[in-house]
Amino acid sequence: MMTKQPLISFKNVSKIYNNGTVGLKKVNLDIFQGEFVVIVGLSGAGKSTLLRTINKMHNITDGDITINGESITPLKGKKLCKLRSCIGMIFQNFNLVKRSSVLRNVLIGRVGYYPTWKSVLGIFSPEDKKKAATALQRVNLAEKIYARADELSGGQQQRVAIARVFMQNPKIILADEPVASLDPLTTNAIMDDLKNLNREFKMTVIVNLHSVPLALKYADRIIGLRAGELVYDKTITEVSEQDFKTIYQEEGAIR
Ligand SMILES: Nc1ncnc2c1ncn2[C@@H]1O[C@H](COP(=O)(O)OP(=O)(O)OP(=O)(O)O)[C@@H](O)[C@H]1O
Repeated sequence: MMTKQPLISFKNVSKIYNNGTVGLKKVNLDIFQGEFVVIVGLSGAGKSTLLRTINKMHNITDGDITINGESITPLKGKKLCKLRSCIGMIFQNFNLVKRSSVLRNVLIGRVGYYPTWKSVLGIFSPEDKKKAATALQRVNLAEKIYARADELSGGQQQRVAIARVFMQNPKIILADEPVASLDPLTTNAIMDDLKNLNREFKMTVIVNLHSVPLALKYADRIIGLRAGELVYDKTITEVSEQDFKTIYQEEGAIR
């Protein structure tokens, strides 16, 4: 039988920051297309670091990461841009252009599809404007299309960020604590939006979360990090709540 090729593969990946802090320690991990993976772990365990090595916002110091079998480690310039155009990112602080309209923020998702001069001048096609309106409908924000981004609540801003990622049409979505600052109702709306992109369009989603109940509710697979090491990796059907004690044990604590 042929084995499926992973979409993203970490091979013995370590990341040591310039100041000597260990971000990741010999991580081996395969992620497959269409998975909804949640990464959990204590603060400082390396969750953001792991996520950000996938689009090379952070460079690794040892090992290799491949996407579709191809090493991303040497990518630079145009090839790096191409990699980044197929990876969407959702941040805890939303990362919108605050003084721009919601529409313009969503259109930014299309920038990778335009020649640089057009995107610098902000020239977008009528088709893309229509698509942006549809993207905003998906996240229930159609009526805010002309509002300024900084007039929106946190939850609404995160939904704009999701509409922007939808416009980008990426293969992979990295979400770095997307709901950390949101109330429970908004949290579920944002997580549902991510799950819908995963289910409808088979986008591979990797999310860092602090909440175990949320991880249990949304993940297909849960990965746990502790002090830069991968200490847990189970599909949702194998997970038991007892497991989380291992992940959340402080380093050096008595086992
Ligand atoms: N730019 C940096 N320079 C030096 N050390 C860093 C840098 N970024 C992160 N670290 C360190 O690397 C380790 C892993 O950090 P990381 O942000 O990946 O953890 P995390 O699990 O995402 O934490 P949190 O849940 O608090 O966001 C921590 O010890 C952190 O202090």
